[in-house]
Amino acid sequence: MKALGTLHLGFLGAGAIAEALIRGLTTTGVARPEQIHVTNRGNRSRLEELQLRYGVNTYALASDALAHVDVILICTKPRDVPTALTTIAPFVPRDVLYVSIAAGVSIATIESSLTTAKGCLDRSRKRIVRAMPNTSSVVLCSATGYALSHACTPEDEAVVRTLLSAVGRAYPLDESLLNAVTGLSGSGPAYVYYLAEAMTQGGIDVGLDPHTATELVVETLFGAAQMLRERVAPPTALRKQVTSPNGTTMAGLAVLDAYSFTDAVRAAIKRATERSAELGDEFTREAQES
Ligand SMILES: NC(=O)C1=CN([C@@H]2O[C@H](COP(=O)(O)OP(=O)(O)OC[C@H]3O[C@@H](n4cnc5c(N)ncnc54)[C@H](OP(=O)(O)O)[C@@H]3O)[C@@H](O)[C@H]2O)C=CC1
Ligand SMILES: O=C(O)[C@@H]1CCC=N1
Repeated sequence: MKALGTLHLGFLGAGAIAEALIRGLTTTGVARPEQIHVTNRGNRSRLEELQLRYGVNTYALASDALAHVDVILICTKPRDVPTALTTIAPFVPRDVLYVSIAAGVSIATIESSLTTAKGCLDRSRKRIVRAMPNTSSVVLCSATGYALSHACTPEDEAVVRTLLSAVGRAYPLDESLLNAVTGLSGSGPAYVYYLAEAMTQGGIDVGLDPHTATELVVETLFGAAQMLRERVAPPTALRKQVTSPNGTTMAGLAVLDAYSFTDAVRAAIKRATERSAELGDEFTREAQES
């Protein structure tokens, strides 16, 4: 895998997704621990944990962590983004590249938080990437969409692709599609886990013990995902291969249809996409008011 060279990375936020990225970067060798600098709002024991686990540099003060980095990864909750950026704007290096993974927060909101912050004299256009990974980053299998601001260079694109590819597969997209990515693949693992929960319960209902039901469900999902990933055939063809005329699968799918399974899944993705846009609007308003 391609390495990030000599670039230094600053993590603003040290939660679950930040850790997944740090693990991916260090285990794949894309970045060395000494190139990674991590800070958070105040949870010192969490920083010690990350330092012990991955050997990365950790700092109580954002100004110590971020004053000399080349890339800042914004890994706070969406609602904390404007405050976090306003705090760091006065001291971050002028030519830094920002990569935000906060759901719903637009490139315009990030730019405005950085350029209108009190004490910040640098009003130049910022190089900003908005990305949406998912929690499968933990096992280096994220499906990540990302978009670059107009000020980004081809070198920035290469850096970001390398960085995000350390935790899975990354797809460049127009920013207008990032809420859709959030609703589909950002939230997507939860839909699959919900299905796994329901299938396990279904197995228990028909007499299997919980352990056996769990094993069968996990291996079934893994095998089906592997078939899809290897493009053995499109999903519809694969489904038809399982479905014998008048057999068990046909009987099961008819029940899913009776409960409007497809409509429910499509409506869930639509609503999650709308919610991502709503989050963005809320934080844009907050950033403008602060
Ligand atoms: N969960 C998911 O599936 C996905 C989440 N995301 C996005 O990832 C982001 C992070 O989520 P997650 O890792 O679950 O969040 P966590 O709550 O686990 O972590 C948030 C981190 O932000 C830190 N923080 C808050 N405010 C500041 C501040 N002002 N300055 C510095 N650090 C600050 C917190 O520090 P402290 O602990 O000290 O308060 C904490 O380390 C969110 O924006 C989310 O939308 C993206 C893709 C998928
Ligand atoms: O639920 C959320 O808001 C985050 C964003 C994508 C996945 N989890």
